Amino acid sequence: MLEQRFRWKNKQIREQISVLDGKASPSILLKNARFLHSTLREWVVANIWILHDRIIYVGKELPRKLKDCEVVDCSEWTLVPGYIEPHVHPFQLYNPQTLSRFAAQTGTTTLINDNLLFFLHLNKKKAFSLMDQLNESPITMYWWSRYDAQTAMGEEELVFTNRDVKSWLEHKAVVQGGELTGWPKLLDGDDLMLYWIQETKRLGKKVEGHFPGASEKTLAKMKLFGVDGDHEAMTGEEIYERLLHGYAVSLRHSSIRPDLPVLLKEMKRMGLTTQYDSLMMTTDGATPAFYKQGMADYLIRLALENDVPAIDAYHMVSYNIARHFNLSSEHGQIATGRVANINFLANEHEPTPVSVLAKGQWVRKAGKEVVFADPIHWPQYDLEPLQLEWELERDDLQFSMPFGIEMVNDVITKPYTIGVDLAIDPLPKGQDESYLMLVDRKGKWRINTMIKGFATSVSGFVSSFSSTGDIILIGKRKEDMLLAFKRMKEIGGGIVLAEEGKIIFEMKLSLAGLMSDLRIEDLAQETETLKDRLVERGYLFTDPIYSLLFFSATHLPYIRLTQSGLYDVMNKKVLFPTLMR
Ligand SMILES: Nc1ncnc2[nH]cnc12
Repeated sequence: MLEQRFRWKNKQIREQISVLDGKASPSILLKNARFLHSTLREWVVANIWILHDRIIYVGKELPRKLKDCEVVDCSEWTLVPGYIEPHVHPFQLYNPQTLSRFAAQTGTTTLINDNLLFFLHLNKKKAFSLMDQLNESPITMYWWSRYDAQTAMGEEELVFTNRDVKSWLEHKAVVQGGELTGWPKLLDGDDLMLYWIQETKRLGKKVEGHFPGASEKTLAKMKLFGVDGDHEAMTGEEIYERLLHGYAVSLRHSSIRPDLPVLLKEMKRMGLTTQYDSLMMTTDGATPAFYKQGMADYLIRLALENDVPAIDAYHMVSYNIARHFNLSSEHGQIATGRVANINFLANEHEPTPVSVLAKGQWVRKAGKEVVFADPIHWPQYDLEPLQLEWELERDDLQFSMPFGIEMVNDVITKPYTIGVDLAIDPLPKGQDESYLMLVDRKGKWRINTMIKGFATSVSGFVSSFSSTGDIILIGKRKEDMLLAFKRMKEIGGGIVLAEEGKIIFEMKLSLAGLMSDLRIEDLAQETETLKDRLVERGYLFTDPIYSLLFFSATHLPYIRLTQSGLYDVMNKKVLFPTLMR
C-alpha cells in the first residue's frame, strides 16, 4: 500500500491557512521561544504557532485570534526538535508501546523500528493494523522491513516471500529496507535479495547495512548494491571507512556495545570533527536497564561531554536523521509545516526535557508524565500469553554431541570439544559447562548440545524469549530444567530460573512469550534481578538478554543453535540437524 496522499488533508490545510489569515485560532502558542532552528543552524527567538499536530508558523508575528488557545510563555526555556531514534529493536523484553511511552518521557518522540518480530510472528494484516494503532498515539512509529531472518530457518523462503517483503516495503510507515544481516547471501549471488534492495530504492526508501568488521572491499561492494547507512562501526577508522564510501553512519551506544564515548574520542584524534552532518546516534535496541540513563537525551549528553558542538549533538538525533530518511518536510526541526514534536529544555546543556510536545500534545509537562496511550488489546493482534500444547519429557534431555558452543563474550560463540562426562546429572558445579537445548515452540523438534562459559552453577534456566520464539533451556540439573520449563509454560511464557526444586526467579512475558507489558522502569528492575541471579551463579558477561536473543543469530560468528540445527556460520553449514521429537 503506497501512501496516496499528503499527511494533512485539504480541509486541514485550509484550517491551517485560516489561522494565518487571522480567521481562526491556533491550539497552542509558544511565545518568546528560544529554539534551535536547524536550517539556519542557529538559536533563534520567535513565536511558534501550533494547530493540532502541526507547526503552522514560526516568526515574529502573533496570531490575531486566541480563542481556546493555550499560550505558553517560553522565555525561560530552550526548545529543540523532538528526538528521533533511527535504529530501534522494539522487542528487547519491552514492546513497541511500552518502549515508546518511556522514550517520550526522555524526549524521543519518533522511533524507526525493526519489523522482525512482527514479520516472523504476526500475520501481515494484523501487523499492519497494529502499526496503525501504535501510530494513533502522539508518538510517531516508522519501521524497517527485513530481507532475511538472521538465522537458519527451516523454510525461510516460505516466510520471506516476495509478496510479503514487497508489501512491507511499500507500506507507508516503512522507511527503509534491512538491516542487511544476510549480506553474505547477497554477495553469494542471491538476486531476490538484490531485487528487494532495488525495489526499496525505487520506492525512495533507504537501505540499512549490518557490517561489523567488514573489509573496505565489502563496504564498497555493499555501496554498489545500494546500501545507504550502517550502524556497526566500532572504531574511528571504521567510521572513516564508512564515510569514505559515502555511508550515513549511526554511532552506537547500546547495552552490548556502549561505544559512543570511544567513537567520539577516536574521531577527535583523527580530526573527524566536521563530518557530523553525515552522522546519527542510536541505542540500537538496548535492554531495559540500560535506558535508566535515558535514550537520545543520554546520547546528546555524551556527545556534549566529548566536545561535540551543541547544534551538531542535537542534529545527530533529529535533523540529520530526518534528512537521511527523506522525512525532513515533516520531522527533525522546529519550522513551519513540521509535525509539532518539541522538547522544552532548561538550557541546551541539559538535553533531558522538562516538557515534551508530541504531535502537538503534551506527553510530559513541567517534569511530570502526561498519560496518553490507549491500552492496546494485544489478543486482537494474536499477542496473547503463550499456550504450549505439548510437554517436555525427561527423555528429551539426552545429551551426546561431541562438541558444543563456547561463549567468547555476550554474543560471540565458537565451537569447543566437550570435556565433561555427559552421563552425569547433575553436572558438577564450579566448572563452566552446562546442558543447552533449543526446542521448537510447537514441540516438533529439538537440538541438544552443551554450552561452555554461560555459567558455573545455573541449575535450570528456561526462556521463551529468543529471536525465533523457540524455547531455550540451559542448566546443570535436568530436574531443575524440567521444573523451569513447566513454570515457564504455566505463566504463559517468560524467563524462569529453578534451583534445587524451587523457582528462584520468573519474568512473565505475556505477549506471546516474547515481550512484557510491564513499564520499562519495572522491567528494568526485573532484568537487573535476573542478571544478579545469573552473575551469582557464574554468568560472566554483561547482557544475558542478548545472549538469549543471539544464540540463534547467524549474523554473528561462529556457531549457532538454529531451527535447522547446530550451525557453522562461516561455512553456512548445518553441522547437526535438529531431531524430531
Ligand atoms: N540485529 C539485531 N536483531 C535484533 N535485535 C538486535 N539488537 C541489536 N542488533 C539486533
